[in-house]
Amino acid sequence: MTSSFWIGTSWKMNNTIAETRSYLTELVAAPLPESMSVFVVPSFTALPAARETIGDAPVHLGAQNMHWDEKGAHTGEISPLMLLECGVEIVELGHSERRTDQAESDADVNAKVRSAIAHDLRPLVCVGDHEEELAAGASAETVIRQVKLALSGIDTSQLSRCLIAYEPVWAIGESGRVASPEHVAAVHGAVRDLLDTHGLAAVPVLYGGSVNAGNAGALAATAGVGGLFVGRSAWTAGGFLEVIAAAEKGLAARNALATA
Ligand SMILES: O=C(COP(=O)(O)O)[C@@H](O)CO
Repeated sequence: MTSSFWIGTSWKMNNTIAETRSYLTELVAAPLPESMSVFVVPSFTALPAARETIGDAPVHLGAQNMHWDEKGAHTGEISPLMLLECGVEIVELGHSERRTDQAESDADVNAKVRSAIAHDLRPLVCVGDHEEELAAGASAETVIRQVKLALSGIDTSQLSRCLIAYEPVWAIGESGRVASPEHVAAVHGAVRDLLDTHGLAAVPVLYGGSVNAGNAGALAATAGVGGLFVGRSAWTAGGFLEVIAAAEKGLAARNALATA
């Protein structure tokens, strides 16, 4: 089932096949909220085990990257056909760790988004500002530029299955600090305006970066936030379920306010 608020976790380079089975066994046994589309993004090697363990449960499966070509001399890369063969639905593209560690460019991300769409995968495009851009008050324009470049040249009629994740680089990881709801509202508002004026109101903008059970409620309650993308706090099933429960409360409060 697909709901409009997305909540997911990338495990980055964590969890073996055995750990993946055990995590997902616990996750699918829990009552997951119908108001949310839950997704997990394990490592490549664990994808078949993840697919098998998820079975018919309402958990979407994603991969952490892919090459745009279907096959070829690209040592160490994974193709869209390989992901489809593993039963993957979502593909995470342009994470800041890949932009930094693998020098992935906006043009690379655009090629991957095009390929993902051509292969009926759901691209999850990650964008984010650096500390200097935050300090210069240029967060929104940086992120808008990345979104425009990632989606450049693609007909909007093909983008309805796309997900965008705003992940400030300064908010990600052990040394990161979560963005304030005010900052998130401002950047998400700017991205929402861009998407909405192009007929992409159905494309959710997720927030990612130091999300945990303590702040997920406030973030989910923030205007313009269409989902949460969680790292460290969701690397155990119990941790993820706590974040989901907190986000569910925040989302309910937001919906109650909207209908009051
Ligand atoms: O990188 C992400 C956030 O990581 P945190 O550990 O939550 O800061 C995001 O892409 C989810 O993996």
